[in-house]
Amino acid sequence: NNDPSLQAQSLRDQLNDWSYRYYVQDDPAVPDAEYDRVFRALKDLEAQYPDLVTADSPTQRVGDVPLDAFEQVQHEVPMLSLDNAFDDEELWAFDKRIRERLDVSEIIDYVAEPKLDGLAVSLLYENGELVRAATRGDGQTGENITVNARTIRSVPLKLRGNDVPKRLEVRGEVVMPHAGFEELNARQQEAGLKLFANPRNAAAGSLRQLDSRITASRPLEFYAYSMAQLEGWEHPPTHSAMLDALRDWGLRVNPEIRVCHGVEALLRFYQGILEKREHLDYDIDGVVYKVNRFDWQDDLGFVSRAPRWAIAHKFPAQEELTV
Ligand SMILES: Cc1ccc2cc(C(N)=O)cc(O)c2n1
Repeated sequence: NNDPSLQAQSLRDQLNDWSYRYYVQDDPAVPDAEYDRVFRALKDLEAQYPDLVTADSPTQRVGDVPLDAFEQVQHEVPMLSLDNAFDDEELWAFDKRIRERLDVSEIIDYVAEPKLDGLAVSLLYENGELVRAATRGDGQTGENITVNARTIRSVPLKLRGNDVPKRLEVRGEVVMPHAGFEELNARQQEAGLKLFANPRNAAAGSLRQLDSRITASRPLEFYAYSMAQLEGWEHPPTHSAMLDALRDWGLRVNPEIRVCHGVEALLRFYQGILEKREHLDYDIDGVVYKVNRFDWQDDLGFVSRAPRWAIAHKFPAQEELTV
């Protein structure tokens, strides 16, 4: 077809589908060179016909004019911190408290996940389009980092599929993988610039750049771990069903996440992730367990700033990396 508008749409869909395969399914469909070739073809077509550019085009990820400052964002649903458990006994107590409070005798299903050591971020999608990204800040007020979040390839600019919520707020962690962190510090060293102490600091520094071209040059990845606001879609009954919905919409969810039936399964998961820890591409500082059923999460509620229905089970502190 020689209709440039249809050509542009088809190139965008192709690139967005390849990104989904690469980031969400961890199963690349084509070599990077092929992706880059089609990306350049779209770029050329948009240069020839500027009014064909759409907000969700993969070419629109890198902002240009640096911001003077970050706007503040009020989180309609507070971004919570997590209570900690440091040993098995505290984990048994956590489960016991839950079963007593719920007044159930059955074994509780939890969702268990690695606790990524990055920066918590909120992504707001309206009619499937990414309209705002914000840092956690103090949990109530964060910074508007939308232009910077758009530069992260694993953050979809548009939700996948035609049947998406009217409004969806996704929460997740932005991390910098070890390999990217080492390369960044090597470049910083070369340029006589300051080195980052660890990947979490490097991710925070990269996300809070006023110039999004710098953010675009940094190896950042996003992993979704929960949803806060949801409108125009039937709320999933469990946390695991919610994570499946996020994957379907094109959000990257950590592949290590499992549903665990009772405390023994949680402890096996904890041991498994601890053994995997040094082979993972990114830093983690423990695992997170959440009651799977949302009706039980609602019954359990929160204590001050942390949910009663979730806990972080921390690893022993790693010997500090000496840079
Ligand atoms: C509610 C909550 C708060 C902080 C979290 C932090 C992480 C994390 N750092 O991976 C994962 C989660 O599921 C979290 N969930």
